[in-house]
Amino acid sequence: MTAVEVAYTEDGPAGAPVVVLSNSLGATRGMWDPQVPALAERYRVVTYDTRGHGESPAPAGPYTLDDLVDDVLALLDRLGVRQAHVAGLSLGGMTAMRLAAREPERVRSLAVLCSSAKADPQGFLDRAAAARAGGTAQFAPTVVQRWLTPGHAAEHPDLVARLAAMIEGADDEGYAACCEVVAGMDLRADLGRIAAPTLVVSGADDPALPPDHQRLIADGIPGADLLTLSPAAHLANLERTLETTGALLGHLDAAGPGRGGTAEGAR
Ligand SMILES: O=C(O)CC1=CCC(=O)O1
Repeated sequence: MTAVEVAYTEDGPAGAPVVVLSNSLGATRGMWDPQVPALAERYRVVTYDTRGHGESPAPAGPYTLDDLVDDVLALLDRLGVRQAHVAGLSLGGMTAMRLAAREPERVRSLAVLCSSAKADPQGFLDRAAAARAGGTAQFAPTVVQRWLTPGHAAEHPDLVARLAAMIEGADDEGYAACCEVVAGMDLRADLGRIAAPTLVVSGADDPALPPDHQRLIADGIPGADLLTLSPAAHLANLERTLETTGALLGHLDAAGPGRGGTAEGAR
């Protein structure tokens, strides 16, 4: 499938090293709001909505994980960025891992949060069918229950409402097609090919993709570091905001600026 022009936001100094942040299934680029201001003090931060989500186009499915990777590469090309730090949570982490394995020259460093190299497909296939039959709004409250620990959700009803609205706002077909990407994805053979310095972040209380998924990723990527945040459910970056931001900044700074320049001829 042809790459789509995803919706994106840029923050930070124009000439700074680029960090691309990729959202989870059902969320939008707004999920990175707690991280963006601090990262943008010294990085050019690019957040974008995965196709089918937020303000991005939602072409008819099926999609493949490589389609989602092609969308990121097309965005980097549009921005004239040859090499970027890439971070993603859950589906965003799957996109980031596949990008790092497929196009190592384009990835200065990799951060994978609350993701998986191989997820149990049935729940995602069921959710895809439900999204097509009755829309995403019907299960938004259930999904958000997995994104935050009960205590954090009780203390932040405004955040719960905002996250549910993100899921409800996703395109039903686009969301379903992304569920099927997760169901069909198997990155286990890719992990050993990833050469970028990698940080893996786990939510200790993540009921969606528990810590054993993150351990498998960290064990498979040469030299990867693993950080477990607690208490934290699936959207650990929203619950442990400062720790996530600090860990990302430490990781990016340690990886160094990489190669800038234009994307011309990089692919
Ligand atoms: O939506 C969920 O339940 C958890 C999830 C799996 C892949 C993803 O991006 O989110």
